[in-house]
Amino acid sequence: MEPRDVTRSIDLAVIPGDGIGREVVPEAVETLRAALGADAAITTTNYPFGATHYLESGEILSDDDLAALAAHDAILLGAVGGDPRDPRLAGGIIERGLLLRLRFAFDHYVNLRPTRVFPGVVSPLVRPGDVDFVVVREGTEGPYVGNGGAIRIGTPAEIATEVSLNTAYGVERLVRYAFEVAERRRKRLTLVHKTNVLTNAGALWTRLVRAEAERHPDVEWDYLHVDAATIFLVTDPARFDVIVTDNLFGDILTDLAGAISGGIGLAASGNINPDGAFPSMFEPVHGSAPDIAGQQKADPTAAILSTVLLLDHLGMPEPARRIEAAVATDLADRAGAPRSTGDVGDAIRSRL
Ligand SMILES: NC(=O)C1=CN([C@@H]2O[C@H](COP(=O)(O)OP(=O)(O)OC[C@H]3O[C@@H](n4cnc5c(N)ncnc54)[C@H](O)[C@@H]3O)[C@@H](O)[C@H]2O)C=CC1
Ligand SMILES: CC(C)CC(=O)C(=O)O
Ligand SMILES: [Mg+2]
Repeated sequence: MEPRDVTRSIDLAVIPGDGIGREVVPEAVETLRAALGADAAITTTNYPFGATHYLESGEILSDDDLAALAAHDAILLGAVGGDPRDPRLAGGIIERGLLLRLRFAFDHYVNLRPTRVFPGVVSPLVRPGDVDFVVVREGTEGPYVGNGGAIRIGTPAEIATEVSLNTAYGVERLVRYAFEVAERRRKRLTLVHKTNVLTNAGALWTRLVRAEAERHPDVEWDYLHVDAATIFLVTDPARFDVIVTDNLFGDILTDLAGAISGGIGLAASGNINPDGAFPSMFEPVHGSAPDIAGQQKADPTAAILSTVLLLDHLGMPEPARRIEAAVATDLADRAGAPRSTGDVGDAIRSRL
């Protein structure tokens, strides 16, 4: 079968998910459609997956669902997960059974999370400087693989383990990707880990970074323990260009990155399958935010910026730049009363 020409038409799977995912995703889809205009067609197929759907139907994500999703060019996801206090959702049944299942099944081994402070955006940092870095987070391994267990559950003698998986295959391909990103940027790469304590995984990551660095003599690299990295993200974020790190550290650091760049509502991400064997999936960094869900308080900018990553991934830079420029202009003018989710979406689209 001939590959589809995604420069003229996009077949997009849309998973709004739960909570504010259902509010921000329609804004992102509408913005994507407006930015493409007459240049390219887009068809969207909505999938209901998420905690709400699970509570209504008992279904999370079947093999048939996976096969249906695999046929699309890309996936746009809002956020999934319900009230963490709901016992029916205990054990991260949705996060594991849906979100991580998608990332693992579609081999999204690169979790790409760019961070920059757009002009005019108020950062909580005293000296934000030139914040413009990208976190290249491993997406299919680490402590997220479900490798662990518990014994004597509910007794004072309970023991629970969560074993982080790090394979040479998985780390090597991620590190290679990160160096390639650094080559296209300011040629500085920081490995973030905890090699002084997590010595087995740390040795593997360090060895593979060092080996890859030899193939990129023009990329300068350094290393930070993750705890120290949190200091520098707040005190000197301009020192970062590309951060390469594991699944858990990358998850935590990118919420912090969102906060320092003006808010988690601005932080976009892509779960990338670089080989193109499976559709990549784009989503805001944030979750379903039950505390503000249903109130039109969520900032849709992160979801809208996730469509920029989506378009770039599909090789459509012109509409990507149009959305990025519209967001930048809107962010520069954001002073005044807080706006609703829909108003922010409208304002960004009016600037396209
Ligand atoms: N990719 C995904 O689907 C993710 C799902 N989750 C799930 O989401 C649920 C809530 O998780 P939390 O830890 O509370 O993280 P969260 O990111 O949903 O919320 C953290 C804080 O940020 C605020 N916030 C988040 N997005 C915002 C936006 N666009 N505009 C304005 N404020 C925003 C929320 O109101 C909240 O105060 C949980 O079930 C969690 O498992 C969490 C992270 C990622
Ligand atoms: C909900 C988790 C599984 C994922 C997460 O927080 C993230 O990818 O940022
Ligand atoms: Mg997270």
